Amino acid sequence: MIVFPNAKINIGLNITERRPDGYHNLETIFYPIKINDVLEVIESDALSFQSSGLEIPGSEDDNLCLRGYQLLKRDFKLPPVAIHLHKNIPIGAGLGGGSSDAAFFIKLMNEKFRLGLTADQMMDYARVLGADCAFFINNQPVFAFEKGDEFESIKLDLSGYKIVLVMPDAHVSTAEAYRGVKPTFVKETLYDLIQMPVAQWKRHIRNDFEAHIFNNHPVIRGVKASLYERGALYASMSGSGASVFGIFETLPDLSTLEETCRVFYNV
Ligand SMILES: C[C@@](CO)(OP(=O)(O)O)[C@H](O)COP(=O)(O)OP(=O)(O)OC[C@H]1O[C@@H](n2ccc(N)nc2=O)[C@H](O)[C@@H]1O
Ligand SMILES: Nc1ncnc2c1ncn2[C@@H]1O[C@H](COP(=O)(O)OP(=O)(O)O)[C@@H](O)[C@H]1O
Repeated sequence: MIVFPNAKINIGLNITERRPDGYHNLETIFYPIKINDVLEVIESDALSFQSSGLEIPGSEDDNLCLRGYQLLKRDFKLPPVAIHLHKNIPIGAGLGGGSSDAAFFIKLMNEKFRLGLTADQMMDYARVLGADCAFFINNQPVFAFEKGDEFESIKLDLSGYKIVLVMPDAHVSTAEAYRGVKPTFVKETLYDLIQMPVAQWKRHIRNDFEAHIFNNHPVIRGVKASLYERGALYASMSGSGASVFGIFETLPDLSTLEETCRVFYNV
């Protein structure tokens, strides 16, 4: 069975407090986008994992697909499987690519081996693997809160706009991003702000990671400025970075950015 795990962007991200467990409470909007990996699972004699495409840092045993397998195996009698992941979603990008692979792996295993899990039950498994992993089970625009793993559905349809995603030559780890952030009180919740017209978002919606990540990686600040120069209605770093997205009325010419960055049009 083959599935195509997709990336997400964060529209707005407010870090509201540090929790006793070391994590942070936040609020953000998760919006799915059309940049995809390819994940294939076949029944096999032995459990195996291989990948192609972008190189994934870290050991193969830590790959979130394998961790998903081990997690399900605690509760279900699963046969060995051969997993192939073709990695295309930029890594260390704030696009949740690894989390998406894990969530799509859980959905695939549920269907392939008729595990009978409901969406809520799959989300509970996904939460164990990463704070934003559960989002990819339903994969619909949501307002996310607490650790970013509790969701409220929202009506948000950006299909009438052109969304462009730019990945500069910089990588930011999620842990690095949280280490430098100072939680702040939110006066107006994103749940309400997101209902404003897109052209007004620039004045009201922010990503709390940007300030210190831009200081550590000025190239990311430059990409965001370029998107506004080329007419973006709204531009922001996604999640903990390093990717930056722009929402446009018409598709911009980003050929100069293409010299130094990976550029994805119409995502
Ligand atoms: C920042 C966000 C925003 O959408 O995503 P990315 O931009 O990385 O995709 C998420 O909060 C990332 O979620 P995820 O990548 O699943 O994080 P996890 O693996 O659970 O945690 C990695 C590390 O980030 C920190 N962390 C994560 C989530 C959270 N609410 N508070 C935290 O402080 C912790 O130090 C944790 O050890
Ligand atoms: N399937 C996977 N795809 C990408 N990264 C993975 C995967 N499994 C584990 N990882 C680990 O997760 C880290 C970042 O994952 P990713 O979700 O791409 O981050 P971000 O959401 O910050 O872009 C990588 O450095 C890698 O070590």
